[in-house]
Amino acid sequence: MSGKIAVVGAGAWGTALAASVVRAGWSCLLLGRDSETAAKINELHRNPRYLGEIELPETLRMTLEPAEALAGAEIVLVAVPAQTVSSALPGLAAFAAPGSVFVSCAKGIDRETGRTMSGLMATLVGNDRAAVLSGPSFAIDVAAGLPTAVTVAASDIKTAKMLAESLSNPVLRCYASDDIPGVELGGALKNVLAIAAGIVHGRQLGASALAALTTRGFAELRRVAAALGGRPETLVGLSGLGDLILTCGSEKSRNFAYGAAIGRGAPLDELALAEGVKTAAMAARIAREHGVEAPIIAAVDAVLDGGLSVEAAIDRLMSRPLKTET
Ligand SMILES: NC(=O)C1=CN([C@@H]2O[C@H](COP(=O)(O)OP(=O)(O)OC[C@H]3O[C@@H](n4cnc5c(N)ncnc54)[C@H](OP(=O)(O)O)[C@@H]3O)[C@@H](O)[C@H]2O)C=CC1
Ligand SMILES: O=C(CO)COP(=O)(O)O
Repeated sequence: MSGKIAVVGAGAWGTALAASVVRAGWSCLLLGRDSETAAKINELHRNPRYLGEIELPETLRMTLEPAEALAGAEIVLVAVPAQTVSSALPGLAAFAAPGSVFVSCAKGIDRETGRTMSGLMATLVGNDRAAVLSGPSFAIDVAAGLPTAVTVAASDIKTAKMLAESLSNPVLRCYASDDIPGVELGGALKNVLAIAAGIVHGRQLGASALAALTTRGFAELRRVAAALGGRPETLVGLSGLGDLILTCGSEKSRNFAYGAAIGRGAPLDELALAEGVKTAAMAARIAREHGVEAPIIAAVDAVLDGGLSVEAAIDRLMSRPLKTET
């Protein structure tokens, strides 16, 4: 590949994606806001604040200047936390090259507006230039060049295929989809369920309980995403089931780790970004508004809100009326 890709957000995911697109042969400018991180990336080829000692490609550069990052970029990967996308984006759109595609790589639902990430992008650059990348992919794995597969969605399948071809490399396999809601809601909702799984793990409720929670959580993820237009076949793919399996089974997931800390009764203040904390209330509200049964999501929301203890949540989930499974 030749040409330029800009990556917005020099945290764990933005840096990993930038390293990945350089491996795919693109020139890449990473846009961040911290000069110390920029110096480490540009001079030492590392981002110790977010990715430890992982070595980054020497040609990867970071800048603090939006105009420099976005000038001439055909693709803009947006990898800042979901709740900051609405404030970060408007200042960038003006610098974007005409026809460039904005790809949300964040997993969440905007709390201010209730919009999805692609929805926020579409308001600025139009539907045909808004896309989503999501799937089971720990930044640390992608940065280290371990084999990974994700889904890239755009409303036009031709754009999705162009992105999948552009972003794939020998260690990152991108599948194309034209189901934007299915792909992005899978990524947003699994974070809420990863917190629930972490609580089960931290409270030492056992492997059987973890399997039950993950499976019944998946049923909720499918119902809530379907209510917003996500297709069932997408939700059993990488960005739905795939990411749920990854993050409901590993303390490498910050959402799982956050839940585990709640389960153990440990302090939460110092923990890294757990997007599901912000998504839980939105997901519970969407379920209520669409009349979708989502007891696990509602329980996570109530526990995070402080209105329900973990014990009471477990009792509530276990004493629900019996029903047929499907
Ligand atoms: N980490 C992962 O494994 C994966 C993460 N994601 C998703 O990617 C998104 C970003 O996560 P991740 O990179 O891990 O988060 P990190 O906490 O590692 O990094 C967040 C980055 O965003 C920057 N940032 C924060 N607020 C703003 C703002 N208002 N304007 C501009 N930049 C801002 C931070 O800047 P500063 O350093 O200056 O504070 C930092 O560089 C999330 O939605 C997450 O769900 C998706 C797949 C994998
Ligand atoms: O989304 C991720 C992997 O696909 C990262 O998960 P966490 O945000 O829970 O760390």
